[in-house]
Amino acid sequence: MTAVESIPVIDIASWISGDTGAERAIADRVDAACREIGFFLVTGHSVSEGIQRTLYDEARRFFDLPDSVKSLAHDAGDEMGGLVFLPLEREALAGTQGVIGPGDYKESLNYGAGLPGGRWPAGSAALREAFITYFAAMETLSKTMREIFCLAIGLPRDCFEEDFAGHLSALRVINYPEQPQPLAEGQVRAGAHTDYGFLTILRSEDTPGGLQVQGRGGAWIDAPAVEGAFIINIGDAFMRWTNGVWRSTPHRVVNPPAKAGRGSRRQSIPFFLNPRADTVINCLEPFLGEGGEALCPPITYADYIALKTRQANG
Ligand SMILES: O=C(O)CCC(=O)C(=O)O
Ligand SMILES: [Fe+2]
Repeated sequence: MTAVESIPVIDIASWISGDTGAERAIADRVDAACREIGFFLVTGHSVSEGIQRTLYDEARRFFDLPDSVKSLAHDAGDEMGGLVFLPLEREALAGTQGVIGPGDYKESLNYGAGLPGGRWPAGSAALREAFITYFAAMETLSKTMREIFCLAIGLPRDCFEEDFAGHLSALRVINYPEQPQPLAEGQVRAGAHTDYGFLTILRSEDTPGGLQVQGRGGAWIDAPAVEGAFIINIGDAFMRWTNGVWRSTPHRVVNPPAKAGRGSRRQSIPFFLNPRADTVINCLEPFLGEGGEALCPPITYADYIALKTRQANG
């Protein structure tokens, strides 16, 4: 069988409107995408453009502040639902795959209702409001996606719900600025990596230097830019839950061409859906192999993240 080296676009409007006749077809398409490439686009998701635009604009206003002001925002903290600002080159995603190099050429703002962060800076009330509203929209969409997954897998519609009460999801706005020339040797917008958690829902932006996904054959495929669509991908924790059958696929954000100059700035918004800390990730019954075997032993999400962090830091 030849690998399918494309990322499908799946319209979920009829699922959301309660058209039960269309459910099976949607679930089957999601199942195929998760097995083959671990990525798909969703349209018809009902998340208003206004909610997306507001967070995009408020975050952009922050990123446009002078570095001296931005650096007053905290990069850590213990306030629940606080803000975390990671400056340019702080993170190197390829490091999670053991590849050591310069930091990614990006900066980010991070928020999670159940995650610690720093105090919101003075004058950031509108930014905070925008984060909270977008986060709530992602909670609604991810519940729909979980229900679709359950039908796709052949499990009761609510089988994941308890695992996500008190979830540890994170919402991030990333700014990839126009780039100085030359960049540091080996420096990219975001190095190749897989996502750790359950699922990522990404609002992308179609500018030069965008998201690429690694197909089974190893080739890098440009993620399609479809107006109004979210890009969804399976994370490592979900792959483990499915005994490796649904794939957590490497992806990266490449540099724009040197000549791209103005207009190559890119701002993306990933939402990382994670279960609650004490959720046990145990191979789901329909994915047990012929001999009824799970590839990995059960592990709580908290222990799993600790393990991943240890692996990433060598
Ligand atoms: O900005 C993007 O398009 C993707 C970012 C990403 O993969 C990540 O932050 O995990
Ligand atoms: Fe990612």
